[in-house]
Amino acid sequence: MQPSAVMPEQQPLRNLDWGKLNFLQTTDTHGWLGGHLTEPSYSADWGDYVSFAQHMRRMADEKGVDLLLVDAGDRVEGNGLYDSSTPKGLYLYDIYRQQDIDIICPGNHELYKGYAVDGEHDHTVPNYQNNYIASNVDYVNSTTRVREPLAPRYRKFKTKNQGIEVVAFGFLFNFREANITNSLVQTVEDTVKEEWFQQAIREDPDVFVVNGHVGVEMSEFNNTLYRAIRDVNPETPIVFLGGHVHVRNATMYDERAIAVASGRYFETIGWVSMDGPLKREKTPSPRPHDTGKITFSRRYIDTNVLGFYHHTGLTKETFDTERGKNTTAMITAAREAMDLEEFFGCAPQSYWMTRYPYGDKNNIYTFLEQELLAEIAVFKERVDVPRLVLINTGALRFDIFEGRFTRDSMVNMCPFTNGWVYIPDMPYADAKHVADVLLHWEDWFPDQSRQYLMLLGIPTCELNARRETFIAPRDAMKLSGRAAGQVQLSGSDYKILPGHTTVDGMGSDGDDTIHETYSYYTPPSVVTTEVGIQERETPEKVDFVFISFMKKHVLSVFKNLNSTYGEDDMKDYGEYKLDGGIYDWVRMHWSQDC
Ligand SMILES: O=c1ccn([C@@H]2O[C@H](COP(=O)(O)O)[C@@H](O)[C@H]2O)c(=O)[nH]1
Repeated sequence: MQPSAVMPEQQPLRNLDWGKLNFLQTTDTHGWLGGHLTEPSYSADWGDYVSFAQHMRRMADEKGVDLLLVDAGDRVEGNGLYDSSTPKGLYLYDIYRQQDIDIICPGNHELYKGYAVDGEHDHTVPNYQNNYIASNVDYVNSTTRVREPLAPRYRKFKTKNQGIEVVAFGFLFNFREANITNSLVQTVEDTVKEEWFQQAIREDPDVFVVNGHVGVEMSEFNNTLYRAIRDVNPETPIVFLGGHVHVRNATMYDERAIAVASGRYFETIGWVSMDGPLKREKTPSPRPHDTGKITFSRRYIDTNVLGFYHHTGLTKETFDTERGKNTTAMITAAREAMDLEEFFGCAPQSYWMTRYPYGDKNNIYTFLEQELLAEIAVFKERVDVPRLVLINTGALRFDIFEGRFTRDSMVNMCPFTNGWVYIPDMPYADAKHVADVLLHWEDWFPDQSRQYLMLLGIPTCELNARRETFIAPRDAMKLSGRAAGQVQLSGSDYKILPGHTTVDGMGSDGDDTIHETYSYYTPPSVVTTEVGIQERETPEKVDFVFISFMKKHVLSVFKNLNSTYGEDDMKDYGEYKLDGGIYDWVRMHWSQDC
């Protein structure tokens, strides 16, 4: 743990079921390798995970079974440990590589910026050599424009103890709208037609492992890849290890195919185990599968040291390994070098992405709309022109906690450096119309709505994945005026604290830690604010200002509405960047100490 991280509290835990083949999975860590310093349930760091994995590998050896470590991408963007260095990732790649990972692939965040693609190509791919798999992502050399696979397309290997033959892939969902030009993503549909893939699915392994930056309910996994593999291999067990959607989720595609994804931001380490007749005899050829039952199990391990001690049977005194401790020290040194605890201001209250409804004063998007937007989208030359400002809610990616707001909190909340663009002197009614279409896309274009939003990524995908409101019993009690607090299990020292309470396609027993649930409210896809516009006297023309990330979405609305507006009408709205604007706002409004 990092020196300033809070200690976890003892909470009731479910055990891990071991099988012949077991996996520890991370995904969407987004740079959070220092852990969640102020959240006890997730306060372990990457060094603790290194120690944990070393012990788990030893335990696997002692049991004579196998353990594979897998990561499904989006390792960058979203935490100071990556974003606050120049160049970005200066410390992250070395810290990351301290963990031995057997199967690793890229996510979309590795492909938004040219330097991030180069970071993969120059650091992560060589750090993991043949374990890095890029089944449908190419690297394009910026100077020569030569295109080559970012890494090998697939990997065939035998596990250490059981000798199970594995064919492993590493896919990225069909992310083609926003990747930068030194990367190239081929659709999964086109990739499965390629000769190398057709050969790979005929390698006749004991198990297929499809690692992918793909949600377990996305068609790239549950339709295209599942069908392609299953059609040729009716009996072979398949393990899909996904990500991208930032939620804990698991489902069985059939009795011999499981799909699991393990959340976001290093809050979760996924555990998947499979047991039964996995390994087949060497002869005859073709080797028939023992069609005996394969059992699967999944757990979502909260990233804290008390859980790690429990699952390894160790204690504070016996848990840390040399390598784990060194990794923790590397993180501490990097955090200090980047001054991630630098005080920017004092947040007077917490602001939540989903725990309070949009419109409530505790909701971060209400805060964005009512407090921030008018002051962070400013262009001195046009300051007197009334403006309608629009931003996608995906721009804010983490809650703000009451109290010290540091360099770290800033990047956690918003790592994006996008600027603002505008269409000058646009008819007010037209600007309102575009905003309305982006907000209610589903009503305007019902045929293409959900998929469209998902593909273009207006909100983050976790906000798109879960649409229904859920009011937690504790909040319901508060609403009805009754008192509520932490639940004490009778006769034990355990408290039930708020945290992840997952219901997935396999039931409600996936979380290793038994938590009290949070309320959940889906935010809108965009928020807008009007500056210099009176409700009773609306101007004929306004500046329509929006975050540059939304350019393609706005263009798409124009196209759908057969509007004559196009890219040539969009101009830079000053030089303010999103992150810099928020920084200045915090300095100005939250300057008091705490
Ligand atoms: O410049 C950017 C890049 C991304 N976003 C938002 O982030 C999500 C993608 O992040 P995931 O972690 O893959 O969900 C994208 O959909 C946008 O909402 C952004 O706002 N600006």
